Amino acid sequence: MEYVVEMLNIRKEFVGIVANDNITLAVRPGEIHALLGENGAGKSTLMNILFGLYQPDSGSIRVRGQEVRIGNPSVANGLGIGMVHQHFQLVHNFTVTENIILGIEPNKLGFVNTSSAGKRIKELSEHYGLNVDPDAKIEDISVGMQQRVEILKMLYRNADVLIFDEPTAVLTPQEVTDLIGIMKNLAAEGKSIILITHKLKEIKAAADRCTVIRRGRYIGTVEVASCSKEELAEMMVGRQVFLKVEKQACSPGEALLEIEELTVLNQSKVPAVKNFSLRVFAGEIVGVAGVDGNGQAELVDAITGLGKLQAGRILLEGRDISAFTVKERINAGLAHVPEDRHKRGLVLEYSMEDNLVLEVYDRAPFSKKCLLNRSAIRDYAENIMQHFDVRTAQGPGTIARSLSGGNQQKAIIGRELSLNPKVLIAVQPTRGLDVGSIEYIHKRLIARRDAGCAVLLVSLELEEILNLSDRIAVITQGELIGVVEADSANENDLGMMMAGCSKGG
Ligand SMILES: Nc1ncnc2c1ncn2[C@@H]1O[C@H](COP(=O)(O)OP(=O)(O)OP(=O)(O)O)[C@@H](O)[C@H]1O
Repeated sequence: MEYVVEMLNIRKEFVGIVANDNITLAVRPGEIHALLGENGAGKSTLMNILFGLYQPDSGSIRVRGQEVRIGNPSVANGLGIGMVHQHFQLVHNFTVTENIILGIEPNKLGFVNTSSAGKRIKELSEHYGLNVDPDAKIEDISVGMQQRVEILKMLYRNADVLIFDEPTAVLTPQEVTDLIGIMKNLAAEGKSIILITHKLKEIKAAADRCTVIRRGRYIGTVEVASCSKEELAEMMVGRQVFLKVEKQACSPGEALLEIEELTVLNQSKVPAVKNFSLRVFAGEIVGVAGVDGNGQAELVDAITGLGKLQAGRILLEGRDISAFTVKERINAGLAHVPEDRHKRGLVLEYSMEDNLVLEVYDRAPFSKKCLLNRSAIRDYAENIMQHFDVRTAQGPGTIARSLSGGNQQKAIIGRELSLNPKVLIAVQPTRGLDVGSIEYIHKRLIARRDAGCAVLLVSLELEEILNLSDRIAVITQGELIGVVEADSANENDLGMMMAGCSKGG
């Protein structure tokens, strides 16, 4: 059998947009097959078709040579196809075993044998090097472990085609390395993996072959070993892409953001940020590097007004904004690209135009005498969407929820930069974006810096921190460990500092 899955000439149209236009994908047994495409290229749609969540308008699917109709995910499971979604589907107060057997038919007596299930889960976990404790509760294990539970769920159901939808977006660098090892183990055992990722480095490290799609169309399938990252990027975007954006040395002006001896408590009333002081000057980008969960979220919440500070002050252009509301901070010149675009970035049920004026709808020309000026709002939204290449089916009237993740992100960045802020807090600004969009967003952030904005960049991607920042502040367990000049920093030194070994001043 040459191919375990063949998706042939698949077409899927949504109102106003052809998401998949005659796409072909053929996956071999035992291979890691990357699926690469720009934001909105149609990757998730194609995988949702394979997993039975959508029906194609035309085209056919063969599994192990047999033509099949995958009407829903249980049909997909029955055919040995499993999927790890970007957002895990686990019950947090259940154990690993309970989660894995959830939804499995009980025996004739109405029982599911949890102890034999636990034994099998342990065996599978050991066999594939997953290291998962079947009795642990989901709420007590790390995100990386939770992902392994999702993998085990598929293995327990005997899946031999495993779809991973951007699996590394939520992982730390070490967890990424571990996951690639796990995927290789699975492939060596004959499992086939379809890997959706924007990260070319990961494709180079993990995949055997790569299928590229662009704007819903099939571009080609290549052997990864014989293709450079630059060639993959060019195939994907259709033009040459610079994986690292050039920037001039910065010339900092006055301090626009001053964080003075800040202490912030987390939800359990424990200090998450401790006596943290940092100044960001006009015309510079300061990156905050740290392992996830070391106080970055609480720091950002305190600056943006989404959370309370316990002690200390925050100054914007010399004004104490510590007691300002979120709205007052925005009016004072603060913009924020939030980490969670669904929870805090967009109102998903609103149209794009309403989302793009969320912070300014009460200003002229968008409202007059309490009435909204719809045409001004639409023009403003159209302009942002055009400048930031936000692709939608129906223009500014499109509901935010229906945009692909990357397009939602570009819209948020466009909205925040269009405020012409004095201080920009950008948290994971390119998460989930393709390389072409990353290049574009990085250029825009640098341009904003050059125009005199003070940018605080919080990112888990060290490569992004190193590429964009002028100075880098390292945070560990809520404390500022040190600040280094980006020119003299490297991933290793930053990693050491993030682990708590002090350097810099
Ligand atoms: N349920 C839907 N209704 C309407 N349009 C949709 C729907 N799902 C996807 N689309 C549109 O189809 C196109 C392809 O989207 P898809 O999510 O498949 O892209 P993607 O390649 O996975 O993107 P990303 O990398 O940004 O996640 C996009 O323009 C998207 O807005």
